[in-house]
Amino acid sequence: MTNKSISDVLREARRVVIKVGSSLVTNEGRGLDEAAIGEWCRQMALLAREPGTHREVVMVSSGAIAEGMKRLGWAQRPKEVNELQAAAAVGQMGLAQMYETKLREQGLRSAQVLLTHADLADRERYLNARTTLLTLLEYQVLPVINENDTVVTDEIKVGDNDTLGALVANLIEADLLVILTDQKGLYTADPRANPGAEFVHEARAGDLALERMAGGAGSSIGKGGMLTKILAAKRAAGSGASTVIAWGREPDVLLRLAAGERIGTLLVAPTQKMQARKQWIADHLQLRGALVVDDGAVAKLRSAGTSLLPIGMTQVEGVFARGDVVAIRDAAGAEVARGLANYSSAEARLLCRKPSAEIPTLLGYMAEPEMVHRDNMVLSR
Ligand SMILES: Nc1ncnc2c1ncn2[C@@H]1O[C@H](COP(=O)(O)OP(=O)(O)O)[C@@H](O)[C@H]1O
Ligand SMILES: N[C@@H](CCC(=O)OP(=O)(O)O)C(=O)O
Repeated sequence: MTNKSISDVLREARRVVIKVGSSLVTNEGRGLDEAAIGEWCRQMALLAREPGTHREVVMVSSGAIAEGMKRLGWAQRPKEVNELQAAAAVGQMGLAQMYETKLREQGLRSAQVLLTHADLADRERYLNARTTLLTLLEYQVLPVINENDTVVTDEIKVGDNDTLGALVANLIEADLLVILTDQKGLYTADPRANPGAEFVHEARAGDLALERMAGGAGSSIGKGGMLTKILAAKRAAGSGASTVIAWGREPDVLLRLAAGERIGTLLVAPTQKMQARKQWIADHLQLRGALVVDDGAVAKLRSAGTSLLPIGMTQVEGVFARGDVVAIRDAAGAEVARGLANYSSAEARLLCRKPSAEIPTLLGYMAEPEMVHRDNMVLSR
């Protein structure tokens, strides 16, 4: 368990992913809950704007299928994939419009991001999605994410937005994943079926005992139930993010969590963010190539922990794609660091010794000004 107090974990979270489930968003399928969505947007705006905190907020919202069914007048959830996809397409319009309106009322700009499993499994698309989300945050735009239900079939679906929330937390290395649902948090058994179930205030994310407590969805609206939330917490902890599961209608729930109040169930990530990231890069022992850098770059990487810019690169070894792990070596062959390459080996060869401003001319586009960003780099001992 972390040395930090629970309040610290909540208060110090800077990059936060907030997930809301279908039953909350659509008022148990009765239609988009304008008041509830307006309330979360108000709180998110206050969090994103709180002076001096540099807090970044990303929302993952379910509800497209439930809202689509309502708009199409379907009382029963269809079984056919094409009908579910059609419902999602109809409902997503309403969702996006509602978030856009409510966030604009709070003076915040928003963006719709629809992701699929393939976007997160493919290294290049993963990096693209990451860069886009981070760019939106940089411009103080609040991304509202959902799965791109219309183009994915069951076999290739993330499937539930608890998992999608965790994948997004991994993608942008969030500090905290907040899962808002229709229960106060996790109980030792499904409280709908077991009125005597006890509330779990805090546990270690990944603890197997939690998986035994969690059941499926209690209503026909929600998809995943508590088990997907527990598994999402485990997944989020993989990149060092802790998870809170809380009741979405709790007054000021997001503001109170950010102030360090203990509400809901907190599932604490056992490893810190940086440690988790280093572990991840260290685990990718299969290096695809190497970048040889000059003495100036070596000194900067070691002393200032800066990103590697193309100008410091003298040579490129091996064949690798954007997103592969590469070694960074000094002229004598000693490994200085490892990290994720922003450009392929063929592109990197064109970029050696060139200022970043020339990247668009040399390649016809620019993904990032850095060859390896310092957030994606671990210095070797
Ligand atoms: N151990 C548990 N503690 C709390 N809720 C549980 C538990 N096991 C199953 N559930 C069910 O999970 C439901 C929440 O999941 P779900 O319906 O998928 O909501 P959402 O739409 O918010 O994702 C609760 O309403 C509850 O019935
Ligand atoms: N992408 C789907 C959400 C599926 C889902 O996970 O729902 P939930 O369990 O309510 O979070 C939709 O928007 O309808």
